[in-house]
Formats: sequence, structure tokens, C-alpha cells
Amino acid sequence: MNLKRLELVHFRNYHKSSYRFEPACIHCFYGNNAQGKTNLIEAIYFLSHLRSFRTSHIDSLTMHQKEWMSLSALIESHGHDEQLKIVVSQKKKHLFVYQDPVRRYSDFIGKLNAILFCPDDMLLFQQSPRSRRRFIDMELMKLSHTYTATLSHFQSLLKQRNRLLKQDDLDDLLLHTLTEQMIQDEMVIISQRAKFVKEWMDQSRLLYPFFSEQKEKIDATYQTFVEWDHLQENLKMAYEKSFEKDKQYRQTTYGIHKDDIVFLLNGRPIHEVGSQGQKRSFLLAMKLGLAQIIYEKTKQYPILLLDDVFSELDPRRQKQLIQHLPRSMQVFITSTEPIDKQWFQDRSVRFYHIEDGSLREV
Ligand SMILES: Nc1ncnc2c1ncn2[C@@H]1O[C@H](COP(=O)(O)OP(=O)(O)OP(=O)(O)O)[C@@H](O)[C@H]1O
Repeated sequence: MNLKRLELVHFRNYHKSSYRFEPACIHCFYGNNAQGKTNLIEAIYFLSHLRSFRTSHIDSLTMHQKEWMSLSALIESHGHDEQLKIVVSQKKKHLFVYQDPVRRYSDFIGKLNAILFCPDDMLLFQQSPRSRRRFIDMELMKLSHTYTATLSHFQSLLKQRNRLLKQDDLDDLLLHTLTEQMIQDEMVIISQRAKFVKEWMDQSRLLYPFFSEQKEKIDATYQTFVEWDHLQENLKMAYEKSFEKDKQYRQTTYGIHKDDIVFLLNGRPIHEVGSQGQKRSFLLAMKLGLAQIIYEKTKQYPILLLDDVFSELDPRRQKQLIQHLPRSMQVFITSTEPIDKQWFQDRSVRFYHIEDGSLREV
């Protein structure tokens, strides 16, 4: 997959700019602090995920004193071009493919498939289970419409169930019907999440030795609230057991909305035992591993966004990262210093200087 053209209008500190990018090329952006490097990466990420990786306040993406912003992209996927556009106005997103409005987010997310690696990723190990579930869900949503539909159906059932549990004259029959339907969705979601984590780790494990000096073993497990064997019966039993507790607490106390992914270094949770360097190596292997499984599932690499990661990596890891970037993958890298051209060997690479929301090829 390639981003061939990007247009930003009133996006953060970009007034109105349009840029063309070479397919399968590494694009390096450098410039001083606060010039718009991360903003550019954020724009591409937003087109991919329909959300920012650094704010949940969508209005902060619009340039100060402006009423709206828009992002347009010409992408190439499996040899075909497609035009995507997002307009954000009064905190609402309006989506278009070519000129046609798109109503469902699921019909837009993942059309531009980008994966991001940024310094804040280190927080993934420490943050709440919710952010780890969200990470997995975003990736699965980009890969599967069935997953997106099932997850959204489950979330609406969960809301209904919680609303019901808050009522004084609780309808037991309705509660059981909703629970039955939730179990059906949960079976799909649990198996897809667990399968995805396994495949992801199988790839990441192969890449980890390139970024680590030691011979640690990395792994990740998907932890759900019931035992795996006889999943359906176990889910039923878990809900039956928790009915009274749910009624008492007036909310659904068990379910996949409490699941977690635990990342392990030599069998122990990495957030408890890992050094900063080990966590970075783990993340590098995870991000490139993710690109690899996306390639295996879709037969094309996603776009890789590397925001300010070079300042976090020692020269050996920087070099290993560049050398392990698949040749057909389009990459966008930001840094405060120009990156040494020799590191890219015979790879197609372009350099840009960013200043005050504007970029210039150098
Ligand atoms: N909504 C907005 N409207 C106008 N300017 C904005 C808006 N949001 C952020 N900015 C400006 O964008 C700039 C920050 O851009 P960005 O985060 O991309 O910096 P950067 O080049 O990645 O810097 P660093 O190297 O420090 O990470 C700041 O000057 C900030 O004031």
C-alpha cells in the first residue's frame, strides 16, 4: 500500500498543503522542535484510524481560529488508486471515498492501512488493559469487517445489558436473552483476538534477536475471563455465576470488556522486569512483526510511520531497524536531525526539511 498524495487544509499548523510521495520509498522528515513533523504523521494516522494517537479532542486538530479542517489522500492499494477525504467540522467527522459520503466508520477505517511507532508506545506496557485491547481491536478492525461488526454488536448489547441492570424492576428473561447473544459475539471476539496475538507474536519472536543483545524469549498471552476449552459452556457458566453480582453492582462485572494482553519477557510480565532497552527492542519487533502479519493477510505491506523514534534508539538498533524495513514498504520517518544517507544503502529514500508547517525536499 502506498500514499501517493496527501493534502492538508487547516490541519494543526498546516494551512493548505499538498504533497506527492513516492511509492515503496523511505521518506525522512527532519526539522527543529514544534515545526509540524508529528502533525504530518498524525494526519496520515488519522486517515487510517479516524482518531489521533495523541488527543481525544478532535477539535484540537483544526487550526486555531478556523472552523473546519480537511485531510485528503490518494492511496494505491493492490494496484488501484482510491481517494479518501475527511472533513472535521463542529467536532464531527465527514468521510468520503472519491466524492461519495461514507456513513459507517468501518467502511473507511483501514482503507489506508498505517502502523505507527512513536516514543509513547512504551506506555502500552504500563497503561490500562483497555488501551491494549483497543490496540488489538484497531488492528483487527482494519483487517476484518466481520470483526468490526461483531465488536460493535457486542458493545451495543453490553450497553443495553448495563442499562437493564440499572432498572429497579429488572426483566430477568430479557437479561438472559441479551446474555445469550453476548456469548455468541464473545466467542468470535475471543478467538479472533487470541489467534491474532499468537500470529503477531510468532512473527515478533523471529525479529526480536535483531534488536536485542541478549537472548531473551518474548511472548504475549491473551487473557480472558474463562478457560479456553469448552468456551461456550464456560462463558454460560461464568455469566450464570455472576448474575447475582451483576444485579448487586448494577453492571456487567465479567466479559471480554475486562480482557487483557500480557507481554512477557522470559515468561514474566515485561512491565515488571524489562529494562527500557528491552522494552524498546520488544516494541520494534512487535511493530515490524505486525507489518509482516498484515502482509501475510492482505498481500501488501501497511505504511509504516516512525515518529521521532531514532532519538530513543541507540545506533545499533537504528541501523537494524532500517535494514529490516521490507523493500516494498512505504515508510515515513521524522527526526530532529538529518539521518545519515549511507544507512539506507540502495533503498529508495527522500529527505525533507519541515519548518513552520511546510515541507521542502532537500
Ligand atoms: N490546532 C492547531 N493550530 C495551529 N497550530 C497548532 C495546532 N496544534 C498544534 N499546533 C502547532 O504545531 C506545532 C507542533 O507541531 P508538531 O507536534 O508536529 O511538532 P514537531 O515538529 O513534531 O516537534 P518535536 O520535534 O518537538 O516533536 C506547534 O508549533 C504547535 O503550536
